[in-house]
Amino acid sequence: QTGKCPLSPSTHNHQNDCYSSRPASAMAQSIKYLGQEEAQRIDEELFSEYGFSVDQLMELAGLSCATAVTRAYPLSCLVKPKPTVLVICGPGNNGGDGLVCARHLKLFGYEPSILYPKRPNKPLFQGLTTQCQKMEIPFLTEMPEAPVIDEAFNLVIDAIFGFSFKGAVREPFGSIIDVLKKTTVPIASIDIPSGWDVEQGSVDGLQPDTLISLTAPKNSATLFKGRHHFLGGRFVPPALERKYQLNLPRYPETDCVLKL
Ligand SMILES: NC(=O)C1=CN([C@@H]2O[C@H](COP(=O)(O)OP(=O)(O)OC[C@H]3O[C@@H](n4cnc5c(N)ncnc54)[C@H](O)[C@@H]3O)[C@@H](O)[C@H]2O)[C@@H](O)CC1
Ligand SMILES: [K+]
Repeated sequence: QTGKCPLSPSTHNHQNDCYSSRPASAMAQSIKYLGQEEAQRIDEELFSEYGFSVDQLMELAGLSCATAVTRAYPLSCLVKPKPTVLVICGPGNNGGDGLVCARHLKLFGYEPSILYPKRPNKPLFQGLTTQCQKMEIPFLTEMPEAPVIDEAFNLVIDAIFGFSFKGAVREPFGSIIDVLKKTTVPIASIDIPSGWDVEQGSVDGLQPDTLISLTAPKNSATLFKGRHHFLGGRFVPPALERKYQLNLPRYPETDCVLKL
């Protein structure tokens, strides 16, 4: 790693002084952490009351995630000869965020590969899949073993489950998460580390290096022990923020992501 990489505690990965001079702890203290039902209610309201469509918010969420990856793992700091990233997408909207994230990562100069084992039969996800294929992003046909991932990829994006996850993990995702627990490359989880209870977390679950909370962090994010916690999804209308007392920190300038 070079001194310019975010691994170094003495450096920050953003050039703007306004951004870096605001104490992260002050911002993180006031922000609200959401329970599962509250997160789902906010999601529902964004569509029903505020007129958003799923694909709109998914695009902004996925762009936030790709941008967060560029901050935590800049191209110049990757350790493998090629800027490879494995993006694992689950069966719901969290998986959709992963597809959008992969597409933006490709545009940003990374080399993503996607594992997408359970594909919903809906135009939204079919479109996102086609877009990735047309972007020449390879889709893997099976989950590689942990040593293969460690050898081939700089990091893994976990877009398996988000705030609607409940109960014990069903296959094929149980085996996939077990492999991820054995890998040593950093994992960046979108919204929630997959397999974690949305509110209680998981004692022996994934331990991602990066968490990108969307809209607002969920309760389990208080248990996140990794190095980078970002907030993304800069689309919350002020009335919705007031209603749920989200106390969101101000995003700097035009940024779509913010380090908590
Ligand atoms: N309002 C927001 O903040 C937004 C949320 N978005 C994303 O949407 C996510 C929520 O999406 P969804 O509500 O579709 O749900 P998820 O993507 O969290 O997961 C739902 C899917 O997982 C399956 N599943 C649930 N529990 C399981 C288990 N124990 N084992 C195996 N499969 C299981 C369900 O059958 C369903 O197919 C958020 O976490 C976020 O990533 C963004 O796309 C857009 C904006
Ligand atoms: K996830």
